[in-house]
Amino acid sequence: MGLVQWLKGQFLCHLVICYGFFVSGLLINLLQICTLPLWPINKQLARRINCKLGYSLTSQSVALLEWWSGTEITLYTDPENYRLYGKENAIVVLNHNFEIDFLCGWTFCDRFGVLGASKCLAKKELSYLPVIGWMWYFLEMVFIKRKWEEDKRNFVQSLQNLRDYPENFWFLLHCEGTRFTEEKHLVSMEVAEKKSLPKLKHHLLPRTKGFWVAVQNLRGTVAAVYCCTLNFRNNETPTLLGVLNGEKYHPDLYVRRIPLESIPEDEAECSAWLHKLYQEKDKFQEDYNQTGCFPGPKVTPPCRPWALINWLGWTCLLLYPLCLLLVQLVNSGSILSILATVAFCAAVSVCVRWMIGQTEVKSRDDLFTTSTKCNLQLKDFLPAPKHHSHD
Ligand SMILES: CCCCC/C=C\C/C=C\CCCCCCCC(=O)SCCNC(=O)CCNC(=O)[C@H](O)C(C)(C)COP(=O)(O)OP(=O)(O)OC[C@H]1O[C@@H](n2cnc3c(N)ncnc32)[C@H](O)[C@@H]1OP(=O)(O)O
Ligand SMILES: CCCCCCCCCCCCCCCCCC(=O)OC[C@@H](O)COP(=O)(O)O
Repeated sequence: MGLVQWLKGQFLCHLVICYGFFVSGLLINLLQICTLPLWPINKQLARRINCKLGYSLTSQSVALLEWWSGTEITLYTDPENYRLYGKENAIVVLNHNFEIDFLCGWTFCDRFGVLGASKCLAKKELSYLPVIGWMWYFLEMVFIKRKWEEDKRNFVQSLQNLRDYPENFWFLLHCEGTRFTEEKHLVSMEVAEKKSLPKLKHHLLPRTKGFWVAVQNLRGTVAAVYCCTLNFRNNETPTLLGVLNGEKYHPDLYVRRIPLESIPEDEAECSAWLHKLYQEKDKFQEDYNQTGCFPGPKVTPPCRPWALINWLGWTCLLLYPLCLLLVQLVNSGSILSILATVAFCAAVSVCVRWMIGQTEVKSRDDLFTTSTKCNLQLKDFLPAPKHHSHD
């Protein structure tokens, strides 16, 4: 292991990264609060400023993935459609299997210049996450409690608000509604069986209402649905902690562009359409396991320097006062001040570790013990062994 790789694994480096992320995040949140008086006067300007502020925070984690861990996403897509990415609004439908799927999504957004404005249909609990959740509030992210009767008014209103959004945005929808685990898969395939739907091997059964409501309310605003299928080579199970440790992963992303006009307006037909889409996505995953690639030509969208410049800027800005403070502390010899500083660093690291914990998926072993609740057999759905190894 080289010196640089060794350094990337050191707790002190992680502490500096987390300190930069957390403190810059709090400052960004503060600046976002300062935009509040602007909303009634010039809403579009307030939204644009918040997009830039959002970019300044979110892109730090993109820089971590691209520059710190060296992870490069390979994109499989039609070159004709590629020209449109970033130049139109879109609903993104993405499989929800990996702990860093949101990070790969953000990287993809950054490559096409829509990172600051990108949105997601997210569970309400995420809005309480320090720094990130508070930032999302100002970016008009759509949050749901997953109780339809309570959600529907706010959900529709939040989507309607996006109709005059001043920047191009992608709206991410994980139709499966939760991360893929073996146990959830078994339960979900029981539902598929009851509904006489074909069983999926690599996806949970999609929940259709959210998709239908999003499509109906964003007609005329959004040009297309981007059907995205993400997978990692060599059976990698990427984690955010791995990224922080500088581990390099190999994600492959297959994107198909589907014009919104081609999606049925009627709820039942739209649901059937989405189920069919997931059957196709399942086939792509299966083929990927067999052949090691998705259909279509490969493209690597050019990496932009802004995420790195922003990250280095924040790091320098925040490390300078920290170093001054540490020197002063040592010189002062005050035990109380030193203890207070250590306590602050510990609090930052615990808080960020807790946030990282929110991205983690329950381990397979835990789930094997509970899967006996289901009538279906686990082996019926387990992915076929992968025969191919890649770069
Ligand atoms: C690569 C490019 C990326 C671009 C990235 C762009 C932007 C990035 C920006 C930010 C990134 C941040 C990332 C944050 C990630 C956040 C992830 C989440 O929080 S996921 C959780 C929240 N999201 C969802 O839940 C969305 C999916 N769910 C829905 O849409 C639902 O429809 C709903 C709106 C929540 C409503 O659900 P509800 O159950 O009330 O209604 P449904 O009609 O959908 O379902 C009822 C129906 O389902 C049947 N059922 C029961 N059990 C199951 C089961 N286990 N699986 C499937 N179906 C089930 C039930 O029988 C009902 O059927 P019926 O109606 O016939 O009786
Ligand atoms: C420089 C950068 C340093 C970065 C270090 C800190 C980064 C902290 C990142 C916080 C990331 C917040 C994004 C969380 C997205 C997690 C996805 C998620 O939580 O999905 C939930 C769904 O599945 C539903 O879950 P269930 O309730 O069904 O189970």
